[in-house]
Amino acid sequence: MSELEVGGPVALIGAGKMGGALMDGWLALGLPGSQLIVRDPAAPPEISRLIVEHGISLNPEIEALAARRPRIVLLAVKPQMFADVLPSLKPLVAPGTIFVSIAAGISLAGLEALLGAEAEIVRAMPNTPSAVGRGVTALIANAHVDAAAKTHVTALMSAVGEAHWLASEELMDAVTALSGSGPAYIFHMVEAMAEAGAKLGLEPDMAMALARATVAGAGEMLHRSQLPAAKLRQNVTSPGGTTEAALKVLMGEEGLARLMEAAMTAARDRSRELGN
Ligand SMILES: NC(=O)C1=CN([C@@H]2O[C@H](COP(=O)(O)OP(=O)(O)OC[C@H]3O[C@@H](n4cnc5c(N)ncnc54)[C@H](OP(=O)(O)O)[C@@H]3O)[C@@H](O)[C@H]2O)C=CC1
Ligand SMILES: O=C(O)[C@@H]1CCC=N1
Repeated sequence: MSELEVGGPVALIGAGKMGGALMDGWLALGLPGSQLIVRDPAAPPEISRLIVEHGISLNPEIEALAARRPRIVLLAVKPQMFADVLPSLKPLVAPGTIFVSIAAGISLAGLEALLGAEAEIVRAMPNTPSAVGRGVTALIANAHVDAAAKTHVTALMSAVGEAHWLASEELMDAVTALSGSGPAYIFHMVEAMAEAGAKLGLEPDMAMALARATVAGAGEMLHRSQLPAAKLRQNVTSPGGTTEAALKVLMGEEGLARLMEAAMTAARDRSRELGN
């Protein structure tokens, strides 16, 4: 990834779990550290290491940051902090600077209220696999974001995975429930599989190793194969065999589909609440 593809420096406001995952992914894919600027009063140790290693500018004064004319300012603090943090970033509002908020719940209108109605703003919902170049991000822009700006935001986010522009902002809460939070559901599935394996008599470490490898392998098949998930599932399911016995439980009336719908509805509702 070069400066040209993103159109200028990228300022990251908040280098925690998600901001750090994005930064990790961008650096691994070749964004030069000289093109990144980070503001975070206490970045986690692993991120601080990357900042030093890549010579990234850390916590410049707001005027010095404005003078760098960042092309993209990526807002990655907790949604609950936006009202405190965003007004201090107003000196960065300028034609050609795009604010990309990854906060769950906070609407474009809410962001405009904090940054000013003239600000160029994109809402994005990435996920943590961005750290390994396998993220997926959904995007929606306000009226000030032109085609060139969308191209630059797409370049930045698709550098760490897939990027999809949404037709309507309303969909962002559902996206957050699915792909934003989704990696956690899969990691929990690994925990649940390992725990069940241990209850069936495996050593806990062995159960965890098998569970991790199984989910990682299945994920890689989903990534590489054009086959629908249902077909990949059927390919494991020998008639009258063990998988069929398990799926009778998982796919039963009280099974995973119902549980997933309830879980994702709770996430969608929480995303809505965070915006209020
Ligand atoms: N985690 C995820 O998988 C995803 C998160 N998001 C969104 O990303 C955002 C960040 O979430 P997450 O990374 O999990 O949270 P974290 O708390 O890990 O990251 C936020 C970071 O911002 C720092 N920070 C606090 N105050 C400031 C400030 N004034 N200026 C700059 N940085 C500051 C925090 O420091 P300190 O810890 O010292 O307060 C922390 O390092 C949220 O809005 C969330 O909705 C979106 C998609 C996925
Ligand atoms: O849990 C959260 O609120 C954030 C948003 C999506 C993933 N993590």
